[in-house]
Formats: sequence, C-alpha cells, structure tokens
Amino acid sequence: MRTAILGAGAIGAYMGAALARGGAEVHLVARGAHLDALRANGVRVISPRGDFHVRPHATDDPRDIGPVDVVVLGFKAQHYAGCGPLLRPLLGPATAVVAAQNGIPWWYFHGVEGPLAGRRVTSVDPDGAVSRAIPVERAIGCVVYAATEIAAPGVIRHMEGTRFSIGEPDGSDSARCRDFSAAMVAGGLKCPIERDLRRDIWIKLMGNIAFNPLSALTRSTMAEICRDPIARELAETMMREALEVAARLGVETGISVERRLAGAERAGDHRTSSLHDVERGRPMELDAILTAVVELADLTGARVPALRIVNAVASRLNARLAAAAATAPLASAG
Ligand SMILES: NC(=O)C1=CN([C@@H]2O[C@H](COP(=O)(O)OP(=O)(O)OC[C@H]3O[C@@H](n4cnc5c(N)ncnc54)[C@H](OP(=O)(O)O)[C@@H]3O)[C@@H](O)[C@H]2O)C=CC1
Ligand SMILES: CC(C)(CO)C(=O)C(=O)O
Repeated sequence: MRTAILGAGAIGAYMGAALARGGAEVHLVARGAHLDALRANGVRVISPRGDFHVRPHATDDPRDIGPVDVVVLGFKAQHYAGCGPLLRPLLGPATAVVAAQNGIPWWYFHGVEGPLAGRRVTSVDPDGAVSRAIPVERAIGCVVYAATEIAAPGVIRHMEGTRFSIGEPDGSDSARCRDFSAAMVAGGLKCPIERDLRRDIWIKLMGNIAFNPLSALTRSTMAEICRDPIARELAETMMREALEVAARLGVETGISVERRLAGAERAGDHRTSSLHDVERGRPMELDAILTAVVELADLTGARVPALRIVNAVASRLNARLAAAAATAPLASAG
C-alpha cells in the first residue's frame, strides 16, 4: 500500500513508522528541523512496547510523491482548511484520506440519515473550505487511542495505546478500510473497523473535551486535574454535558463518566496534545474538541453551561496565542 502521511508529527510519524515497519510504502510530509532529522536519520520510536527505527522517504513537497492509495492526515484539525495545495498532488481517483484526529470531524453528518443529513458543522468547516479541500467521499474516520509526542526532531515517544479505530462515515464495509486496517495491523497497531465510528468519536471526546482545554488552561497533566477536587468536578461536569449532547444526537457511548475519569487518572502525568501546543505558544485544537460540541448543543437544545464557559475562556487564550504567533512568525514556525 502506497501511503503518505501529511503532517508527520507526534501521531502521524508514529502511524507512518508503524506502517513502514509492517511493509507499507510510506512517505512522510513534514517541515522544519523535524523534517531535517527525518531525512537524515529516519523515524526513531521510543516505546514501552519496544523501540524501533525506520527510514521512510520524507519531504516537504508532496509533488515528490504523487498519487497514493491512502493519505493519513496528521495535522491538527484547524490546519485541514489550508491543506488543499499539499493534499492535491497526493490524490488519485480512488485515494482515501484517513483523518487521524480528536473531536468532531468535518464529515460528521455525512452518510447519516434524518434531518441533520449532510449538515455542515460550522465550527470545524466554517465556510466549507475543509469539505472543498477534502471531499467527504474520500474520508475514512479515525479515532486515535494512542498517546505520543515529538521527543526531539525525528524522535517519537509513544506513551500508551496502540488502537486506531477506523470507519466509513456511512458505516459501510469497504475494501479501502480493510486494506488500511491490514497495513496498520502488519505494523503492530490495532486498527478495528467500526460500523458506528460516531460512538468511538464520543467515547474518545468525553476525555478530550475536558482534559485538553483544562490541561492547557491550567498547565496541568491529566492526573493533576484528577487529583484537584474542583478541577475534577469541572471535568466531570463537562463530560456529563458532552454525553447529553451525544445522546440527543442518538449516540449512547455505554461508558460512564466515572470509568472515563478513572482511565484519565491511570494515564498519569501525561501532557495532552493541547498542553503541548500552548507550551509551544500555539493555539490549541479547540474548534473540533470543544467549540463544535457547543454548536451541536445549540443545535439539539442541550444545556451545556460548563462547556460554554470553558470554551469562551479557552477561545480567549487561543486568540491571544494566535495574535502573538502572528507577530512572531519565525518563532512560531517551529
Ligand atoms: N499527540 C497525541 O498523543 C494525540 C493526538 N491526537 C490527535 O492527532 C492529531 C495530530 O496531533 P499531534 O500529532 O499531536 O500534532 P503535531 O503538532 O505533533 O503534528 C502535526 C504536524 O503537522 C505538521 N505540519 C503542520 N503544517 C504543516 C505543513 N504545512 N507542512 C508540513 N507539515 C506541517 C506540524 O509541523 P509544525 O510543528 O512545524 O507545525 C506537526 O509536525 C490531532 O487531531 C490530535 O488531537 C489524538 C490522540 C492523541
Ligand atoms: C490525552 C490524549 C492522549 C488522550 O488520552 C489525547 O487525545 C491528546 O493528547 O490529545
């Protein structure tokens, strides 16, 4: 399978390294010092499951690669709207795009029936730019249960989790999902194909919706939030509100808030990807993880006062970080 990883960061480079280890043809698209290291030394994965090293092709120009069978999007979701020029050279008539992301994807109401069918989630696709850049027909959903970080340029630290659940937006059984899953499994990852990926999206989102913004706002790890009684109560309230939105959209996660909190506590002193972002002076990935859920609450009539307040506060921080990054472009280019 010919695969390109567009935005080969913490998660993308980890998936790419595993796919290459399993025998797939992998091309990494990255930039900056990370790209220099990938070109010079390949990807080193440091993992409690065993370290490994692979040397896939790495570039900043997808025209060097050309059409592939599968593109994995490893960007943060806020970069999807601008990815058209990078994505286009990789697309052949049947290329699938696996969106490995947290939160509500741009394709959320694609492939469903009922009054919301085909509706655009404006928080994640404000003017349709994402749908134009990445046509929903190409999308394969992907819920990431792994936790990784870029420990140094070209070096990925894998902390926990090897599950990447995938699924077609319309729940159908497809050869492209089966092929991608087989390539991931060959690389040592778990890649179940879910007929109802929206349930997985909400199970994962229960954690992210609370821990990602709270960790970024308080500069705390997940375990620190769990140990602080007030922060823990806020996280719990946010999770309950998210579950209510999911239920109104017809999704029952079947997982209690208590169980999800216990899982977060077990993750220990893990820094979320949003905490990594703000520590690097970058806006966190808020639109897909929180703002979209407030939008869906308004759509379904759910009361979400805690989500609304945290979204407003975190948006304020994001605006400041975006303004600071705009006045210091060289520092933020990484
Ligand atoms: N990290 C984790 O443990 C988890 C992450 N996720 C989700 O996975 C997704 C990816 O997150 P994560 O891997 O942490 O993010 P990263 O920031 O580590 O990776 C994104 C990568 O894309 C690169 N990139 C951005 N724009 C371009 C460009 N124009 N050209 C080339 N490269 C570019 C970034 O480079 P640069 O740094 O130079 O901008 C970065 O290396 C998110 O949706 C996140 O929520 C889900 C579960 C766990
Ligand atoms: C915290 C984690 C790894 C999920 O537990 C995550 O999804 C993130 O860092 O964004």
